[in-house]
Amino acid sequence: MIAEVIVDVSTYHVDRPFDYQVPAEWINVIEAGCRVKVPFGARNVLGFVIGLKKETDIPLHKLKPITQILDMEPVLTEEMLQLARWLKNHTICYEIDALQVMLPSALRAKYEKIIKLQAPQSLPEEVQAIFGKRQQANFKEFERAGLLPLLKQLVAQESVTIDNVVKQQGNVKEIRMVKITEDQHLIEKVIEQSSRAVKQRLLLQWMCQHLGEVLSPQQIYDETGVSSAVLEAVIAKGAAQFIREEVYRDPFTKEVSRTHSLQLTEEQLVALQAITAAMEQPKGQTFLLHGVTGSGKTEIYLQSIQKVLEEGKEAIMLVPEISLTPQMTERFRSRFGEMVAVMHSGLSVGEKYDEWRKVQQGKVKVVVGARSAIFAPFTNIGLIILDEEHESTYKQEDSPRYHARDVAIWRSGFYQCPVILGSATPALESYARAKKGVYTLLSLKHRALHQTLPTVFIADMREELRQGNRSMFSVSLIEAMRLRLEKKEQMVLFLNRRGYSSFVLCRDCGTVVQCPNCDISLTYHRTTEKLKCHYCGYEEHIPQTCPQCQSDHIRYFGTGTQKVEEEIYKLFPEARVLRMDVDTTRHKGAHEEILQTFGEGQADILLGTQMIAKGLDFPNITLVGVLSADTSLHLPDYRAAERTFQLLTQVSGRAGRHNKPGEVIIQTYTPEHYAIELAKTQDYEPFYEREMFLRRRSSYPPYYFVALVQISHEDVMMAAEYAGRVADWLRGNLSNQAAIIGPTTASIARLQNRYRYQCLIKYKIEPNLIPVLQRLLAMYRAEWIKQGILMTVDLDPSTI
Ligand SMILES: Nc1ncnc2c1ncn2[C@@H]1O[C@H](COP(=O)(O)OP(=O)(O)OP(=O)(O)O)[C@@H](O)[C@H]1O
Ligand SMILES: [Zn+2]
Ligand SMILES: [Zn+2]
Repeated sequence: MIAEVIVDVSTYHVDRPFDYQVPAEWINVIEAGCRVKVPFGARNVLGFVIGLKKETDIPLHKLKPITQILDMEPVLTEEMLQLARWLKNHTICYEIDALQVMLPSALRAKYEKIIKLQAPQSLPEEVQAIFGKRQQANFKEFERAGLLPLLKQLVAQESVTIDNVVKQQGNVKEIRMVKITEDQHLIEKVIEQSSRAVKQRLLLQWMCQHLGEVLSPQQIYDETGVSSAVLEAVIAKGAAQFIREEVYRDPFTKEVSRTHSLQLTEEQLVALQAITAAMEQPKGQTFLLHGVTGSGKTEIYLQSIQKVLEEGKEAIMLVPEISLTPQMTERFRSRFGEMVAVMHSGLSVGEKYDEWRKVQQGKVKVVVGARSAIFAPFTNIGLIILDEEHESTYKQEDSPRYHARDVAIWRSGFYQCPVILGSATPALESYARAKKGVYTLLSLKHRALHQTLPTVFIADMREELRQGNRSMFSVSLIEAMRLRLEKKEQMVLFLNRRGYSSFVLCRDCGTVVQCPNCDISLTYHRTTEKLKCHYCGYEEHIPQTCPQCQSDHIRYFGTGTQKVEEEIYKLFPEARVLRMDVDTTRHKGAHEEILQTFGEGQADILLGTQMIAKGLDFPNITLVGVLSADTSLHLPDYRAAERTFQLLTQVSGRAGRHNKPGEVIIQTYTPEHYAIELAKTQDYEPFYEREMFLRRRSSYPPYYFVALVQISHEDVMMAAEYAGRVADWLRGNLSNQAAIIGPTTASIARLQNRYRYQCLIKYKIEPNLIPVLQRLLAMYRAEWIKQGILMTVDLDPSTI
């Protein structure tokens, strides 16, 4: 029996399955979709069996056997193996990357190269120093010491061997904890016995203050300063014991009450009927559910899923990002109870693995999750939903560079089931497809309870400045806030921070403090009083004087949420403000806590960034303030206007969703921009028409497709040189219908000390595109990579 195996060597320039022999004793054990270990070159690597066959062209004496099986049950189904092949061609990635992305990270093997000592007597001194008394050392230690060439010699002499050890993560569900006894007398007795051991006594006295507590050993070391030997001695005397504690926590932290289907409105009913009709067909049909904010799209999702469950099938519900899942998952769990699994990046590796297992074993029927949940290993899918389908987080920016929408549609074709793309502000591409009839358009033009959409007022901040108002709040916003505080109604203040941050600027010479590794200004962090690079993580203290001219007139500019919070307290000392941004949501469950506090009415103002723009559904919000509408308009991105319009519409939609009418105040320095003007009417169609006109005029999607090839190198000349070769290659091999723009420098010209160039391909029909790009990639993988070039190809770039 021969197995076709995709091996995990994504630096190898050939991407195809390799044949291996299945040892006789495993013939009925190994199946397609199992992970195995196989010899590859001099190494033993991870691989996925993608098929089994009787014969091979490889001569028998060259055929190597599989050395290890990692799964007794396949981790990937036949459908997943097909999907991987499609992803490989559709996004131009390594098949191994496509296979790996479908698995929870717990199953994505991490390697560690371990160097094992074979002949200790023959080692040079510097190598002996690395091993010390150990029998093995990590490859990285050699790498760091610059001893790789020497290592190679040693391997050749067989003084050492290199092994790839797969680091399995995530199946650890228990950790070792220390439980301190509850019995004070016992500790006192032990203290008496330990009269000479000063450190032990110290620890025991500390334990007296912590009777009955369960702590991790590390917490105890940190608190008391004792070593592990001291702790162990004390435990041996019985003052405490080691216990194993379940680390698995149910990602649903609180109980929810059951809800039932609502009586649908006329519009909702029409939409639901179209969807259920498609389920009965059955056929793979994609619906675009375009419904204004608060129109009850979620209720349609819930009732469609209800139908799926009645048919004994399964459903995948995608939401854009973690910030959405608490309120969303609650709505799903209160309808479907234990049938729901959640999958999002806020879960620990182990929790993700547990949720994945529940799906794989058929213990749940519904998955609510972020992008990667599109790969939930169901085998009888009846419906896939993407809520807020226009969100850019549905596109993965690393290989495989897939869009969850495309994967959803592929899977719907496989299972002959409908897909619902839902949004108040669909992506231009989606709406264009719906208009052409590729997708079926379903519209909800009214809010579910027939509330009016909020009234929107545009505050011209230039005018405010002319009137002498230098604060970040317009007069009208201040007035509106005062009114809400008096009436005890709630409000949302939104700070648009996309591509925008607080930076440090010298008022004398105009120098902006930049990252030394990237061509990007450093961001000021007030809590730590540091400057940080958001791209490479570089950090430094705030300079006291200008690094350029030594002037001490150096200060930070820009408006962070902390600054806004301070300003609010200056204006309204009595206001209760909740801030929701990256800083306040770092710890697990923080989103839930903040939203719950706000929902319970314990705060007047929810102040935040992108995180609060979507999904919130609180009855008492009657005012939404957008502090700076324009910051996302001026990005080097053809979608900047679309993104701004979407954001403004979404955030406005948080106001007046229930009985009380809503008001929105949008502050801007460019009130005449169409994305802002049209956000005022909350009307998608006119914006769509306008934007489509501009896209056509400048040959951008959805009229043209774009593909982006990026090149980077530490040496600017090398980067430029190879970017030039890319452009020449593309011009030489693509038809003259395709426009090749570049090479140009990327919008961030240097990142992590690598210079970045790019070529943009615009095309309408280019049947050769994929093969040409694949050949380019093969050239890169075989040759260029050795020159230190990094190249990426993105067939659906979200920024250009
Ligand atoms: N048929 C209905 N009858 C009564 N209330 C409804 C109905 N449908 C939805 N609602 C309520 O109306 C509110 C808005 O609905 P929902 O959150 O589903 O809208 P949405 O379109 O998903 O909103 P958004 O896109 O703005 O997040 C919710 O409080 C929901 O419970
Ligand atoms: Zn200066
Ligand atoms: Zn940097």
